[in-house]
Amino acid sequence: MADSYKPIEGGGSLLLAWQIRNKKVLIVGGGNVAAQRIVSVKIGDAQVVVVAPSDGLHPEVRQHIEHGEVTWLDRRFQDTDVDGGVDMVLTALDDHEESLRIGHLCRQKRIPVNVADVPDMCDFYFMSQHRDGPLQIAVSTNGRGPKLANMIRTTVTQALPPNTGDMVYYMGELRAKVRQWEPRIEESGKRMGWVTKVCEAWGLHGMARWTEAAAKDTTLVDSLQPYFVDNQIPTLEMVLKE
Ligand SMILES: C[C@@]1(CC(=O)O)C2=NC(=C\c3[nH]c(c(CCC(=O)O)c3CC(=O)O)Cc3[nH]c(c(CC(=O)O)c3CCC(=O)O)/C=C3\N/C(=C\2)[C@@H](CCC(=O)O)[C@]3(C)CC(=O)O)/[C@H]1CCC(=O)O
Ligand SMILES: NC(=O)c1ccc[n+]([C@@H]2O[C@H](COP(=O)([O-])OP(=O)(O)OC[C@H]3O[C@@H](n4cnc5c(N)ncnc54)[C@H](O)[C@@H]3O)[C@@H](O)[C@H]2O)c1
Repeated sequence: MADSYKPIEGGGSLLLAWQIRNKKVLIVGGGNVAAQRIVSVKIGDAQVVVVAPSDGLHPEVRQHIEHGEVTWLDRRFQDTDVDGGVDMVLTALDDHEESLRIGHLCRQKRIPVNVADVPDMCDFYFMSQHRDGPLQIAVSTNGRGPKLANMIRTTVTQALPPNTGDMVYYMGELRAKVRQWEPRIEESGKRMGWVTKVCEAWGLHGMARWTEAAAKDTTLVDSLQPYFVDNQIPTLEMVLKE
């Protein structure tokens, strides 16, 4: 009998939105790349320790230290820095041998590590990112072309309506209301079916118009309740009262 499902092709990466809140992240180095890494992990509300001597500290890294956004150890890396429950290590050093050594140490201790510029030593890669409120778009070329990842990401994001981040925000509001309107776990199918059909009926550009209106009229989300209760999909015109 022929196989029913397509064989899985390997060679890719596992793509996830890692929930890193309050996790301990150690960043080794305090230069330009460290400055970018700090932004990436602090957006996820991680607890960050930076170990780097004061000479060679990038002004942006210095500012994060001064604002108390990261803890700073003013010295070179010591092996014990990865002890005490560190969840992730990011190296951003201008010393290749030391980067490799730290990478191996983390592997030995089974701590996920990214070694800047040494893909073979990375347990995970960073991706080209676009953020707009709760919307997060990331592009990976699996290490084959970081600049190309940047260009693909720019092209993708330019194709979106300008208020897509707000749209995601209001979709979250609507989904929270829907769970209030029908809290029963066993009605999850009704909730999911209705939300999906509304999205499909209005399309991305319709959702953008609804978002614009919802930002001005705080009753708009609640006005969808009767349609949900009756399991009806209103047209955008009905909802916007045009
Ligand atoms: C996404 C982004 C995040 C970030 O790191 O901030 C990122 N690189 C970015 C930019 C960038 N990096 C480099 C250039 C110069 C042009 C070019 O080479 O294309 C540019 C372009 C620029 O600066 O505009 C040089 C470079 N990068 C790596 C090597 C080592 C090697 O390839 O061996 C070399 C030296 C190569 C050499 O010596 O020739 C390796 C990695 N870089 C990755 C991520 C991972 C794979 C991601 C993927 O491909 O999907 C990986 C594997 C590991 C990692 O670092 O996690 C960020 C996008 C910024 C944005 O979106 O604006
Ligand atoms: N993946 C990427 O996207 C990407 C992009 C640019 C550069 N890089 C690579 O990342 C690395 C870092 O680049 P950068 O521009 O941030 O360099 P940088 O020279 O600005 O910073 C290096 C930092 O490491 C610190 N340092 C050196 N030895 C140390 C040690 N033993 N312990 C603690 N800190 C130490 C220095 O004091 C300095 O703060 C380089 O290898 C560079 O080629 C990667």
